[in-house]
Amino acid sequence: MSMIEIRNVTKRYGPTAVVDNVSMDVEKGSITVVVGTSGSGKSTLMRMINRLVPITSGEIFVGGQNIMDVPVTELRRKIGYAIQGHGLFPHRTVAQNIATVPQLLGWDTTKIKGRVAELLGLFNLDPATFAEKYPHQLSGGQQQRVGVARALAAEPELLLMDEPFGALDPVIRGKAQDDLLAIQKQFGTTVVLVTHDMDEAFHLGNQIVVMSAGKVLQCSTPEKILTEPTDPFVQQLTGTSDRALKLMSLLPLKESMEPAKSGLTYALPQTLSLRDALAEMIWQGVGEAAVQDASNVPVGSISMTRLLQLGRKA
Ligand SMILES: Nc1ncnc2c1ncn2[C@@H]1O[C@H](COP(=O)(O)OP(=O)(O)OP(=O)(O)O)[C@@H](O)[C@H]1O
Repeated sequence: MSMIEIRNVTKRYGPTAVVDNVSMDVEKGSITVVVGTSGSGKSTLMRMINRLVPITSGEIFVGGQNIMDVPVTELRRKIGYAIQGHGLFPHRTVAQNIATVPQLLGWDTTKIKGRVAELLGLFNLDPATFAEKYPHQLSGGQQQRVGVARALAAEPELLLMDEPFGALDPVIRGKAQDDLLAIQKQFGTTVVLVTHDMDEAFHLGNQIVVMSAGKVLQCSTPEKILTEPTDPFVQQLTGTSDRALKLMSLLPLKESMEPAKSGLTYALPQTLSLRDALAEMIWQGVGEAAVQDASNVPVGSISMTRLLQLGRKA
């Protein structure tokens, strides 16, 4: 089922179409990542969904409703929005920042308190330490997490994120991405995220949208973007040097393993991606390994030969 339907949407500034006749769907409960060069129209496309930018022509439906039929304040309260630089209110505490939309929606104090504590917990920010702090007393990474927590506070079904992790260093960024994945899974939130970082796109996206000069060049699964790029620009953007490894990072070992065998001395957990399995086997110097479930019971096996086949262009 589609959470968002974008139909022939165009945004013009003067004579220039910065978003040019774009149509696409976003499945409920999925993560769609929008990538493309600077100025290609990514942010504009996303901001039309919550009406921060008015559409010139075309239609957008959220949850089956034309966004023009919903009062703008109601629409924005239903849609979480997180941006680079987090946009926290400097004179409000962390708890007050997170509580912004629930308060506007008139939630009672106990429910708001509970939700703030729950979100701080989910983002590994101890409420006793952080709830009463002001944004300037937090690190950049902590502020970023509060920004995402605030966007999630009213349990929006849809979360729009514009370069939400852009300002973070690589380690904190990886952590923030994993937090987002865990939370998205737990709440089944639909996410649309704009990024410049292709690794982030492949790590997070169920669907990747590649934009150039206002047009969508390709909108498909990460696997298809890698193996069946429909445009030379898409191929260039995904990078050709490590595409075998990128593809393998998308494929779960569990789904590609061979039957279990006896006599294998080395074992890998079935939760690994093929890329991580390959890396482990190279590191350990083994040509074949058992695959185990969480209770260390062998459920399959994987060989170097099989890995080489799986990473090959179809
Ligand atoms: N208010 C505006 N008036 C005129 N032109 C605008 C306005 N807002 C954006 N643009 C232009 O529209 C184009 C698309 O901008 P947009 O911010 O959507 O690109 P983007 O792909 O998100 O870029 P970036 O990755 O650099 O953030 C750009 O050329 C930008 O200069």
